[in-house]
Amino acid sequence: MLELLTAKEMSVADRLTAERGVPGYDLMQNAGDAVADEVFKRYPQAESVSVLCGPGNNGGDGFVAAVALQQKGYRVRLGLLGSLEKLPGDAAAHAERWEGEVEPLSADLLDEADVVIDAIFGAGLARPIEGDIAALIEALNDSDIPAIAVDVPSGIDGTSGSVRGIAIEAEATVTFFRLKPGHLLLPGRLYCGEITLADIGIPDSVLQDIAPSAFGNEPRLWLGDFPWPEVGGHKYSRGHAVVVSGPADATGAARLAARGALRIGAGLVTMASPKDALSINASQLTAVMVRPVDGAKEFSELLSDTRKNSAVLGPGLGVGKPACEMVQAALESRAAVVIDADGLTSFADAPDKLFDSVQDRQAPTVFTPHAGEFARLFPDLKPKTEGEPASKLESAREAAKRSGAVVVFKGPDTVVATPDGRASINATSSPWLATAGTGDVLAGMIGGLLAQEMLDQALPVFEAVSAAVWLHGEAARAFGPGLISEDVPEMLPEVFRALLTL
Ligand SMILES: NC(=O)C1=CN([C@@H]2O[C@H](COP(=O)(O)OP(=O)(O)OC[C@H]3O[C@@H](n4cnc5c(N)ncnc54)[C@H](O)[C@@H]3O)[C@@H](O)[C@H]2O)[C@@H](O)CC1
Ligand SMILES: [K+]
Repeated sequence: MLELLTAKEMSVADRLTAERGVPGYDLMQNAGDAVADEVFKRYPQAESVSVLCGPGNNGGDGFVAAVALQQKGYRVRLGLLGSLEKLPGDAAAHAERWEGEVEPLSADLLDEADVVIDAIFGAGLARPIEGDIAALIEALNDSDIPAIAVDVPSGIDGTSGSVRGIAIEAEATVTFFRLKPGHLLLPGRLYCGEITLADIGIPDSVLQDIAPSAFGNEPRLWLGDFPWPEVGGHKYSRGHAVVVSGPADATGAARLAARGALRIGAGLVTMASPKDALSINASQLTAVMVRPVDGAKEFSELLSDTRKNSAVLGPGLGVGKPACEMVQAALESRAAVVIDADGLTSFADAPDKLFDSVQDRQAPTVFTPHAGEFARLFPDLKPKTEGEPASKLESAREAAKRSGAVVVFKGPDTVVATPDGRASINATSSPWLATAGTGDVLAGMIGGLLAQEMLDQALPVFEAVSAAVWLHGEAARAFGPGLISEDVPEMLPEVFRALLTL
């Protein structure tokens, strides 16, 4: 259930299902019935339902729901955009079974409606919504009437999650077979309300042909291979992460990262600290070891001990040439490397130089940019908000391909993308994560998990990075209000305990 399907992949699923002998007419019946069930489940006391139907198959699902709800005893009104004659085949066939009046699609349908079904546009949304339909959607959003969206809220691009013109703010969305990226990406996710996934008769076997490459980031994606400590293990069998500290006036970020690395299970964590910051770091750290390291040459020497199999740098590092040299030193080592914050920004003027060094590597490299850092490294890939929908998912994939790194494009909908096109979208998050230092903790957590992964490649890099992202979001969610970055690593034991019971 983790696969996410684009509109194109969904239409392939449709075709493959037809080839296996299940007619589209039946799929539409099941889809519309699932929508009617959702209305019945949520609003058993409602009396009148208005169904807003568009000119395509999304509207066809609306006709099915209208028939089903009328049979359940609701007073149902139905409005159609366009004419009955122009409906596509399956939708036209189902429309024939609707015996009530077909009204024009207008705000009139909102009068006295207790519930509205949004079957205007689904996967076939092809351009921004304008004119009368935009006005209708605005009136619906301004009203208190709950809307149940069919497949996606009309106006949301299911593949990119962007709003095309205007979109319906749904109370709930019923989608079919698999989620679409736009259900998890922002702003789409915010319009969907609660999402129900309905089985409409598409067999799972179609996925073998489609080979989807985007996934919802859930424990099932990586839990089976998670590197739980073993009874016979010892600290050296759990990897050794190195975190680079900034100068004396900027050491906190690296300590947050080090704490994240330790709590996610790295056997050893060493802080590579400039000598002028050594005593500050030493006085604040206990389980994390501190080693004096000034400049790229000394850093290379430290990493020449290949037991130190993961390096995290960027938090508090400072922007400039010395930071670039430190990053280059890490990339020349055999360790897994996580580059965050200043480590990325330092290459804003010469991103290709960074990418060239990454492309040559055998060990994993991970970039963890937030939107600002992403735009500095990949200015042409910044997701657009107007016009053609560019998606954060596609931007992250393109960035991974160009750079050769696993790209963690952070935000409330963090995307992890690999150069070969695999990607996950994370929906566990918390608004409280928007606070100083949480990104540093994430970089450390990724480094800490990669240190373990490097020893026992059970958990491949894509899964390991996705796991760290999920654990980070879940730790914040579990802590809840008042979270500060220091709390994130400290919540990991509780999150792990819950995972162990799954
Ligand atoms: N693919 C599948 O396996 C299934 C699909 N079903 C439904 O079919 C839907 C997709 O149907 P369609 O491909 O017919 O697409 P839609 O019904 O989403 O919309 C296509 C129609 O809307 C028009 N349109 C698009 N954007 C517009 C805009 N901004 N302003 C005005 N008109 C616009 C198009 O010209 C076309 O007539 C899904 O979302 C789902 O609800 C279900 O019936 C079940 C099975
Ligand atoms: K819809």
